[in-house]
Amino acid sequence: MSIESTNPATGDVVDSFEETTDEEQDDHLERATETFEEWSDTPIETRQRLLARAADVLRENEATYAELMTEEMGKPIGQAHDEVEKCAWVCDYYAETAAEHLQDEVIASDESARTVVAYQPLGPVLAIMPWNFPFWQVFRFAAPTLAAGNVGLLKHASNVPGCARAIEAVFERAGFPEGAFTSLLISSSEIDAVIEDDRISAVTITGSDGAGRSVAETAGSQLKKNVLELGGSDPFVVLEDAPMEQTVETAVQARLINNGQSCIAAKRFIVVDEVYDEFVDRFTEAMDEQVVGDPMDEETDIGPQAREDLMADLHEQVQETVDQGGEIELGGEPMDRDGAFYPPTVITDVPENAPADREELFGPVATVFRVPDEAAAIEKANDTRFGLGASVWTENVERGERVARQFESGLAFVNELVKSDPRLPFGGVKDSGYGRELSRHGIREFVNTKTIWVQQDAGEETEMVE
Ligand SMILES: O=CCCC(=O)O
Repeated sequence: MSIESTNPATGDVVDSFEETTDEEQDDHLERATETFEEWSDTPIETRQRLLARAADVLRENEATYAELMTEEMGKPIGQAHDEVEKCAWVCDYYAETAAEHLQDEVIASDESARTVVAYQPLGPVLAIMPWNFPFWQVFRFAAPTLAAGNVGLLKHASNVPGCARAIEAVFERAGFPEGAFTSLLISSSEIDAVIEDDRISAVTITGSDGAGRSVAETAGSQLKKNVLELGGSDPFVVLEDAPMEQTVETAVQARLINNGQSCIAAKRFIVVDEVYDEFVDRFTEAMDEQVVGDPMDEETDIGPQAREDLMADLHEQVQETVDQGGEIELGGEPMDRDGAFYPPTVITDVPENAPADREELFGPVATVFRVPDEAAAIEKANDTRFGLGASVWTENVERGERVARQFESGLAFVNELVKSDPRLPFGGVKDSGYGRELSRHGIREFVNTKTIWVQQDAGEETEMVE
């Protein structure tokens, strides 16, 4: 069987790859287990050095990797370049900090006993990754996981097989041992069997909450550690004292980044009554100014949706919302051209429980809600089953921080775009999942946090303490 990748801007086949056979999969799992024995014993400084080398390989081949991403899933080329650079950054970050994050913690040390917490790798970790940031999501997992002494296996989204292979090659070229990072070109129906395999120690998924539930169920039945990085319906709260020009500019960017296909894109714009009309007018105008077109063109702001079927799902959510009373201010229909192009869309008057209120809209569609005041804005922001990111816009930073602390989310930003950063923990609450990626929190997800107690005075007579 072969897997084809298709350019969503043109419908042309980009490339075709042979699926991993059962026999090859078994060999990869065996090799991963063997490599783990050697890799986990390799000094962390060596592992860090190879990660720094992976950053070099990424930078040396930035244009090739960026073009591959854009061809396979339609990301604007400028953003694809930024993504490669961000992958190099996360490799550099752990190349510099892994040892510090994982160094033993001495809890007590005296004549009678020494107690230490040590962080030891778990084994082969399976990563199930999505197509939206086809390099970044993988490196965000791989850099800390490999630095900690684990080995990684990747089941990437089926529309980005070229990216999956290219990432595997980055680690090979950087000098990682064979089996340290392997890409399995398998279908989703085979994931459960891999998670259940005794040679897999843990699993992480970035994807929809439905996929997360299924992975967690299988991993849970095997008592395997899992990290779930799932969807979001991030609120973007605009208070009456928001700096309007900067707020509108960032609102557009926050909604449209990656053609609107980001888990931390702002999806629900919640605006207090006093500035609602001004915000809707300025935001709609700015959304309308965005250039939709060929993602390979540097001038393009928004390329195609990653697949035709995903665009059809998005449009169904929009139509259902309109049928229930939502008002289209801009866009709202697939574009009349070849490729999976959906225009920037703004919907107001969204009724409670309409798809655009309750579900994640993974595309360039913004919903704007009118609320009377700050308290109602916070209530609306939290009135969702998701809890990934959130932001608030106000001239008063103390007020902003007070509001940010009340968001039910894993990430809360004041007067700034919600974004991931290697130095900061990334993850959600509620249906957005659990566990954290990045920073020292991320590198400690796939380790055995081991208590070591060394009794120093063994053999000496000790007084019993009740
Ligand atoms: O899709 C979610 C991840 C986006 C990011 O890390 O910037």
